[in-house]
Amino acid sequence: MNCWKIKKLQAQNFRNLKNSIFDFSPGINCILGQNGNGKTNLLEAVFLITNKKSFRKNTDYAQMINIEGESPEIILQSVFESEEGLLPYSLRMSDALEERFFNNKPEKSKTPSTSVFINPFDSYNFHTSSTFRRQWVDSHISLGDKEYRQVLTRFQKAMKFRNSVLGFGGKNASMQLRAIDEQVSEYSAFITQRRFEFLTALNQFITPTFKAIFSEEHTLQLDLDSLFVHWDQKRIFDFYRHQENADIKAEVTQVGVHRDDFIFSFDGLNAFEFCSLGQQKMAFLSLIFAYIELFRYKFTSYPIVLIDDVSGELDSQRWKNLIQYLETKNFQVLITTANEIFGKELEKIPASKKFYMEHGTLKHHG
Ligand SMILES: Nc1ncnc2c1ncn2[C@@H]1O[C@H](COP(=O)(O)OP(=O)(O)OP(=O)(O)O)[C@@H](O)[C@H]1O
Repeated sequence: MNCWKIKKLQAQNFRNLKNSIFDFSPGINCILGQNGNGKTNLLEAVFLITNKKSFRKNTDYAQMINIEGESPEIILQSVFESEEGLLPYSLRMSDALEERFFNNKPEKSKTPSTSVFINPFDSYNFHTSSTFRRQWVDSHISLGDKEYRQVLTRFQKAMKFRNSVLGFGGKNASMQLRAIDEQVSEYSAFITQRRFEFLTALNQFITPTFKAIFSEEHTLQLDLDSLFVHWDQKRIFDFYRHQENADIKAEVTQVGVHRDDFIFSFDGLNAFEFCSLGQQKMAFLSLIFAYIELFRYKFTSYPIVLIDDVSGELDSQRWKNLIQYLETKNFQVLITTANEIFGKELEKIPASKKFYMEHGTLKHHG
């Protein structure tokens, strides 16, 4: 896989971004400016062209189109660059249509690159919510594994149907459940196996990444907490048959991959219970950068790394550690901050490009 980096971007009618042309560096790009000036919107535009969706939850065209804009469509025009040369890539979105073009030719599925978004609140959500952890793991496996994404979608549909049968009951419920459980058990075995393999691979990178960023020796591990680890389809099917009466009584499927959890441990202790907020953030950042290393290992290419104001909870030494780590890496980073002190640290990075934003416009760059 070739490593395509974003070179230029112009957004029209996208949130509050006002047609400025951003000419990015292939290394570190610092997006600076006060609150509410469009820094996160810029990251969202890059994420949208590379990942085909927003990183914001429950967001679609209606939220993204500029509320004051006169034209009823969003246009994101970009140029990507790799050793192969330049590649113009654009996206047009309206209420009814979404079109993508490579070199002015329509393209349905491919994007030139993938990006990973790091949000300031994700660390807290990851440590406190099992639903968030499950979604995080599922979305990060799915980024590089289309089959996983498809099976997960089929599983979710089957589980929804199973729960509606449980809720509705009736005399045919048992027969219907038997048929659904053929599917549910097949998908569950697949999902569990892929999650287990993903975590085994990821765990090789988390502890070394923590050390590489923060120069401290700690052991970090993310483990799958699931009943079905190493179970085959038949065993899962038998389990659901055995579970049937209890599920009918509860009117819901009580056990399954939809309720699996992931335990993040720090020196063998639960990171949420044991670590300070700063350490939780350090652990979470290490997890993400470990994922980025795993991605490179699997696809011989780095994703574009979008980091939205992560400065909170980290002390100045930890910021410096993070900045130094980014400097040693060969990936493209877009990092934002409204924090003036952190901004000053970012401005010191010699090989980085700085973009100063005001009211959705690029005021100047350096
Ligand atoms: N559809 C839209 N049309 C016009 N403006 C929008 C739209 N959606 C959001 N905005 C505006 O975008 C601004 C927020 O931009 P953004 O989140 O990128 O700010 P930011 O620079 O990252 O701020 P912070 O430093 O506080 O995170 C808000 O002022 C909001 O009103």
